[in-house]
Amino acid sequence: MAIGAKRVPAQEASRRGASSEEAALGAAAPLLEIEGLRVSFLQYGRGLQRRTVQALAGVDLSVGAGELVALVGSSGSGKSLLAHAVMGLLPDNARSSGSIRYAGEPLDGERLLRLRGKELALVPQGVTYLDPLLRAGEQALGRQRGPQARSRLRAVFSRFGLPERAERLYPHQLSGGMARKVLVSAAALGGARLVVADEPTPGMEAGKAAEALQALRELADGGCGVLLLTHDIEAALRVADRVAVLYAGEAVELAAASDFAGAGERLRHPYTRALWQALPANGFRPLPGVQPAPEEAAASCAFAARCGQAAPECRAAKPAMRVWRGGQVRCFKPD
Ligand SMILES: Nc1ncnc2c1ncn2[C@@H]1O[C@H](COP(=O)(O)OP(=O)(O)OP(=O)(O)O)[C@@H](O)[C@H]1O
Ligand code: NI
Repeated sequence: MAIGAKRVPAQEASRRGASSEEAALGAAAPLLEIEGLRVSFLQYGRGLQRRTVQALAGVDLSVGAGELVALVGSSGSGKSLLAHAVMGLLPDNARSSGSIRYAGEPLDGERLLRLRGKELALVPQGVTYLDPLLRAGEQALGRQRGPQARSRLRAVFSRFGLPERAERLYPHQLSGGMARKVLVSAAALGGARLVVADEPTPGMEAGKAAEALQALRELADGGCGVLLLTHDIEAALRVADRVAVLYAGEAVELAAASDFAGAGERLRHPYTRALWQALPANGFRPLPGVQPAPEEAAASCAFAARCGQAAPECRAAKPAMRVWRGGQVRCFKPD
């Protein structure tokens, strides 16, 4: 646990007066609502054969104001695609379906153009998104100029734990953690209400990663809705209110961060429990096998092949996401 890192989940929910039901299901009027999001790619094989590769096969989640929701998925599971789908930045060969709403209205092309970079901010996965020729201060200010903007910059940098000298540094002089904080500062200074952070925690020292995530927690505490995409469940739990778990392109569980405790008794999906029990602090029990590609599991539960509780029905049909014990789960026989 890094200095300054804090665990908020349950306390945070109760401070806002949420019931335990709301703790896992989210606020009544969310800022961001994603329903049945699917993303596929059209690929050309040998002899001009076209095939569709499914990447996201059904993601439902919501993010309320003042809330940090983590979407946890392994590398290649489609986290960056989800970030780009929300921001309207999918590559040309991608097709998406499902519904994405922001502040109660569909997030269509016209609204995206108006809101992106202002109310809607993406903290991209690669710090290469920083302009190599601009000092960190200019970078975070964007087009804002003048003494008032300067003093806001100073306040935001110090809130996120960036030293004053960082304003004058170029991207190559910043550590990975500092660069992340500059990106988060840019979102805060741009007036973001919803921040999607595509978090590259790999390659970052654990303490530094937690520190950068803390800046996102600060944003949520200031009233922003934050969606954090990460493969690092341990880091996510330090800052998240709720956690959505991605498996083979589908959301399989939506839980309050406080459900991740003990031996995982409060968790609902066998995969979520396996993830929890695979952590070094919880016994280091690895889960044998690999995640299938979404199309391999189009007509069954995607987890059936690795699940100790799988029944014949789990291999014959796909379970839908359903409300279960104050959270949501995609399983025929949830715990
Ligand atoms: N332009 C593209 N064309 C075809 N397939 C793509 C394209 N972009 C991404 N994919 C595929 O979509 C899947 C999801 O990729 P994505 O980058 O969203 O994963 P991720 O969860 O962000 O992984 P990581 O944690 O490594 O960043 C991958 O299998 C990837 O190969
Ligand atoms: Ni990614």
